[in-house]
Amino acid sequence: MPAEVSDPIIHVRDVTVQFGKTRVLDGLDLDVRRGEILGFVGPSGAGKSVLTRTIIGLVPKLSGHIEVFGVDLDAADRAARRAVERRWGVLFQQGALFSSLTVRQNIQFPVREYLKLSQRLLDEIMVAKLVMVGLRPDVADRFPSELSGGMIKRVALARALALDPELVFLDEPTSGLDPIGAGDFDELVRTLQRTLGLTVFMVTHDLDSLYTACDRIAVLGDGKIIAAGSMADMQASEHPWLRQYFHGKRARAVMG
Ligand SMILES: Nc1ncnc2c1ncn2[C@@H]1O[C@H](COP(=O)(O)OP(=O)(O)OP(=O)(O)O)[C@@H](O)[C@H]1O
Repeated sequence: MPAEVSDPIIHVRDVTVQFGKTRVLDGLDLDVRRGEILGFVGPSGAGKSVLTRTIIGLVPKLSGHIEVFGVDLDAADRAARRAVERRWGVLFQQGALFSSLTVRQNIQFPVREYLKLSQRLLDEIMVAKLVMVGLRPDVADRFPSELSGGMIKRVALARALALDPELVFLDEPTSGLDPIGAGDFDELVRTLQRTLGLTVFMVTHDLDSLYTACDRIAVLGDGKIIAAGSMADMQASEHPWLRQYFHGKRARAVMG
């Protein structure tokens, strides 16, 4: 069991998720602390996206208990669920913008789902979010196919921030970006976390991101959290996967 954290934003206990006979998460425990950027790593196919989707209620669990903002979403009624959902934003893997909608429509999509606002106000929110992620308002009427990979990630982040969330889930936000683009994106996430007081749950394979952006790292393996702590804790671990990951060739290039 992880050390108890006072006032965790996300509290996961003994969670098991299974698809058919395949058990992906197996009695997993995890706490995410208020205001931190938690980097979530582990081998490909280990279940990082599955855990993310389980926390936000898109994947049913076989057993276990999850609270977000102190609310058990399984026990909550529809109104209470929606109230919690409004407090988080999600950037899914590959950016996942709606390809048939413009940047404006993509960013306004979650706002329309939860709030009834005039088009003028929706446009003001959209422009504010674009500026927040470092994009010019004149991209508003472009379609995703007319954007670079880095711009798509930024628009997806703007959409995740559209409802002024306290918590954001980022699933491999820098995948597919070149190292400079990825570095810029990490810096943006760090700046937003500091200025907006966000809590960030970030699935990543990117050692640079773990090193520069994350306050804490949790590692998934065999359906459980096999390590959680600082980068120094990860580097000191004797676990074979951690040794390979945090001391491999790529790690030496990043961390010197
Ligand atoms: N809806 C589903 N139905 C059946 N199996 C699924 C489903 N979703 C995920 N899985 C399986 O669960 C396992 C974990 O997948 P997941 O995408 O969470 O891995 P991951 O750790 O995020 O991997 P990667 O780092 O490659 O993105 C995989 O074997 C995947 O095939």
